[in-house]
Amino acid sequence: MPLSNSTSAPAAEVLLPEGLRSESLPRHVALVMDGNSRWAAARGLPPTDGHEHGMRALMRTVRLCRAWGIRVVTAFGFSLENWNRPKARTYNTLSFLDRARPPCIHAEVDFLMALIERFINDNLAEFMREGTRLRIIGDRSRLPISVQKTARDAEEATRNNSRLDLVLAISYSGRMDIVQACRKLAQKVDAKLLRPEDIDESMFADELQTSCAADESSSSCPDLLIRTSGELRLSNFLLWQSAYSELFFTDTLWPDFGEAQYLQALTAFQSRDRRFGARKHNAAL
Ligand SMILES: CC(C)=CCC/C(C)=C/CC/C(C)=C/COP(=O)(O)OP(=O)(O)O
Repeated sequence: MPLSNSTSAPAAEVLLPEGLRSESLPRHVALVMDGNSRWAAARGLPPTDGHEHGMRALMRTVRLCRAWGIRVVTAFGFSLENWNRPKARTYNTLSFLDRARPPCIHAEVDFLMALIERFINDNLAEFMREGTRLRIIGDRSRLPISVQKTARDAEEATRNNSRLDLVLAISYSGRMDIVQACRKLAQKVDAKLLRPEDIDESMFADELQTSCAADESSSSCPDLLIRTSGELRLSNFLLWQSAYSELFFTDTLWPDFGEAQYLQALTAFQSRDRRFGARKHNAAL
């Protein structure tokens, strides 16, 4: 079975759109893919259709990351809080009858779980061919068993791929990630493997789930965090990791996010002056 022999894709030529400078591109981009339901509602469709189109937008963005030489993309696919969405939502099916759709009851959470599984299965061959390593972060114990297995198998199959790290945050909460990192360090202290005074930021970051995407050439901290749909908040995504991320908010709803919007975000990023709290040497006081 060819998928099990994971190989890294040969270095691909990076063709950047005019105006982007390769030396100051973000290495790690984080995505809050918001606005799927509003996109669907504006078209008289159920939220599930918005998520379906959102999945296509995610794959478009993954391909652009590879084409432009971005090393890591972390996408918020399902938050821990999203479990509180109604498991089954009933929609007025009458509006669908004229479009020859069968009346149905959509279970949004179940649909999203199935969509995540389909996303992985449908794109695994491309991940292998194009050197994409898949990682899942979040509380995977709450995922349906079949999603857990699909995710685990895909992580295993793609683990040696090295062109792009695609990190899907599923059943993820930034606060929970911090809490679980604290627990791990506390256990080490309890077992006398560590003294509290030895704990520093780097040790802490190593215990966060995002450390899976960090290596010598890329950081688990996104350089650029993009949120679509006009909402101006982090919504419990990458709280520790976004301390010095450049934030880019756009009114575009996620399913409409494409090359033009990504280019806009990257151009804005390249115009930012990243100081990380320090003052530039010769900056005027
Ligand atoms: C990982 C993966 C395969 C994802 C593909 C589908 C996708 C983009 C899912 C994001 C899920 C989500 C809750 C989005 C927010 O839209 P919303 O329903 O909150 O929209 P609203 O803000 O308009 O209500």
